[in-house]
Amino acid sequence: MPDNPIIPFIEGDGIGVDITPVMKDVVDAAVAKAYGGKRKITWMEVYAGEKSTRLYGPDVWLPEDTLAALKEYVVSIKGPMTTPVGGGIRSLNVALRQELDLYVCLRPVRYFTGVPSPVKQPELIDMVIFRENTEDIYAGIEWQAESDNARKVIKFLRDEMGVKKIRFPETSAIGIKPVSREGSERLIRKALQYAVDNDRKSVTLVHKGNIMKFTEGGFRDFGYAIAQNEFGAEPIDGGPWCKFKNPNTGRDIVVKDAIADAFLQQILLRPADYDVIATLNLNGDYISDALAAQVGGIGIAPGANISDNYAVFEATHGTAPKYAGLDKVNPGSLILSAEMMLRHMGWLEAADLIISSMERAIGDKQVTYDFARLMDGANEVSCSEFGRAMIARM
Ligand SMILES: NC(=O)C1=CN([C@@H]2O[C@H](COP(=O)(O)OP(=O)(O)OC[C@H]3O[C@@H](n4cnc5c(N)ncnc54)[C@H](OP(=O)(O)O)[C@@H]3O)[C@@H](O)[C@H]2O)C=CC1
Ligand SMILES: O=C(O)CCC(=O)C(=O)O
Ligand SMILES: [Mg+2]
Repeated sequence: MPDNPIIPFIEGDGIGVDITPVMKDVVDAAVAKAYGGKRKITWMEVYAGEKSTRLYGPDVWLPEDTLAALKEYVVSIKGPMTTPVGGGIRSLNVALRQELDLYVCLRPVRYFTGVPSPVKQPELIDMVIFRENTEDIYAGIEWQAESDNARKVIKFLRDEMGVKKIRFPETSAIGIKPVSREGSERLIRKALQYAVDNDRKSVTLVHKGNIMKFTEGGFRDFGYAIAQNEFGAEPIDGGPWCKFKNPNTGRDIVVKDAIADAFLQQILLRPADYDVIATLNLNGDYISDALAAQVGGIGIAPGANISDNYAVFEATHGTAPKYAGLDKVNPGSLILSAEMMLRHMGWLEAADLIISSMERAIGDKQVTYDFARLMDGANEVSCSEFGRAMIARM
């Protein structure tokens, strides 16, 4: 990583216009404070989503220029982008992950002292979600109800595959859920390696494999196999749970699994039992917002999309359209995504400054509306004021 990298950013739709400039200011301040001018980021705006259609033309949502820049500069950051429900364009966020093969969606969930939480002991929550980011029902292979294509697929399923269980064949939409061994293994391998590198206690494979036996159940089985074949895990009490010694620390890492519905209640009732999580795309989407709520909401939940070559950092939340342009929302999620980016770049001092200044701003109760409405004695500040409150505390 050079001392003066060029980092492409996508501003994002909706509240992107509010949070992205604040994120850049906070990062610039942290880098300046940490390195006294020796290191500096040059930000390069690239376009996707609604802003791209204004610049490149009405149908150009994800220009080739943008994909080329994200590849050329390797590390980048993005704001949220809108996806219409029902019809219209398919998710640009998902398209970006597929185009760059960003197969790990990494979403750490930890508690910051002072953040209002709906649970009694939010400090027990310290989980790192590895969400498979390129396949599953998110692959976007589906056909609208009553369309010729849906009818064709249903006919094929009934006539050639012996499928008798489509309850309403005349009016069913059809979606396909591809889950591969390669896709599952590469994601679970990263989760296991993360547990080794970061001295974590366990990796839980979260799935709905009792119902979707070959897709979600397959994910679980691929996970246990890779733990045993590549990390030397041995079954505990006959399996399927297993464990292996962390070669760096000598401590045990337990590999276990949980069925997704039960898992969603366990994370509320017994969060300390869970550590690193490896899961499929849709489960990971649900789990990351549910867990974020337990530590203060998606306004403060960061994330990264990572491949073997590239990394695109992004907030967990969406475009929150009702708040767009109001300078109101919490920029914390994108700022903490940038903190992950700095850590990924090895700029640890600047990353540490972001964490400490956010802790101080929250500790001083200088918080945006989402925290203020749940916090006694809070001073509600705007999105940009929160950024300034952080910078003043670096
Ligand atoms: N990666 C991405 O780019 C993502 C894009 N999206 C897209 O975003 C659009 C809107 O989705 P929607 O389901 O409304 O979800 P959003 O995440 O945009 O917003 C849901 C609610 O979460 C809260 N929230 C979100 N962001 C913040 C923030 N920064 N600070 C404080 N509170 C926040 C608000 O709660 P409250 O109302 O209680 O204040 C908001 O109404 C959709 O088109 C969706 O597809 C969604 C998720 C990820
Ligand atoms: O792409 C979208 O619009 C939604 C994506 C999403 O919810 C997520 O990445 O968590
Ligand atoms: Mg989501």
